[in-house]
Amino acid sequence: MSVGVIIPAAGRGKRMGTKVSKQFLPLGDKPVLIHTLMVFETHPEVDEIVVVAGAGEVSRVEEMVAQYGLEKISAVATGGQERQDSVRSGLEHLQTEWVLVHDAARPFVTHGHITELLKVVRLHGAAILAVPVKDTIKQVDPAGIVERTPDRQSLWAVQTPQAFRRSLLVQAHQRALEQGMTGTDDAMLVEELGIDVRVVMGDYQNIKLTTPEDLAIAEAIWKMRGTER
Ligand SMILES: Nc1ccn([C@@H]2O[C@H](COP(=O)(O)OP(=O)(O)OP(=O)(O)O)[C@@H](O)[C@H]2O)c(=O)n1
Ligand SMILES: C[C@](O)(CO)[C@H](O)COP(=O)(O)O
Repeated sequence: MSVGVIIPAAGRGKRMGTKVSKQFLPLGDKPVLIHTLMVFETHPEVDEIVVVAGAGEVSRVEEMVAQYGLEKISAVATGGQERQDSVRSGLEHLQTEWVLVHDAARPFVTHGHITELLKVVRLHGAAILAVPVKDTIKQVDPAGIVERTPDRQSLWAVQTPQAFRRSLLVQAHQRALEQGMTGTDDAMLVEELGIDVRVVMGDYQNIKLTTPEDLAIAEAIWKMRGTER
């Protein structure tokens, strides 16, 4: 059954603080976005990819796709104000049975994790990559006072790809739109439907480039991986 991927790449990268949006910054020998796209382009189970670009950046992304010969990319859609809007826009361009949503700003996802996620989503309908948190996490009130310390054993740092049966993801986004609900990931919207979302062990290298120090970390990971990109 067909597998499609939505790559939200329409953010401004405000926390990165660079003039160039972070997905277009160079990482080793090519832009961050191309690293990310090539992982899915080369995965044998991925049939189709939709990239979601910022308004005014669609033709730039189309040119990059052509330059690197990325044949699985069926459309470059226009993103929206929030990440959720961009994912919804991408979803309108995909009719595959299964849909993976993966941040353009996460160039280090591996084929192995994508394969494992696909196995689990085919059994359960919704699955995400995540890793156990390493730090103690505290809930803090607006005055900066600790309210509670959740048990660290139950806390996971969520990553992407997040994988869903397409019909489920469409339903989740439609309901969120109707209810005016904005989630920071797609799984949140599916959880709101009362659907169990399975967690698949990810990789601490699958970082999201977000703030400036992440660029140095990304260069180190890129160098560490050597030829196995
Ligand atoms: N309106 C948006 C916002 C984000 N994204 C994408 O969603 C992914 C994760 O979002 P984030 O890391 O928050 O990216 P930005 O929104 O660009 O970062 P910032 O919040 O610092 O501006 C990124 O690949 C980003 O390009 C998107 O497609 N559309
Ligand atoms: C989807 C995500 O990458 C899971 O950790 C994260 O929620 C994206 O958050 P952002 O603020 O849009 O980067």
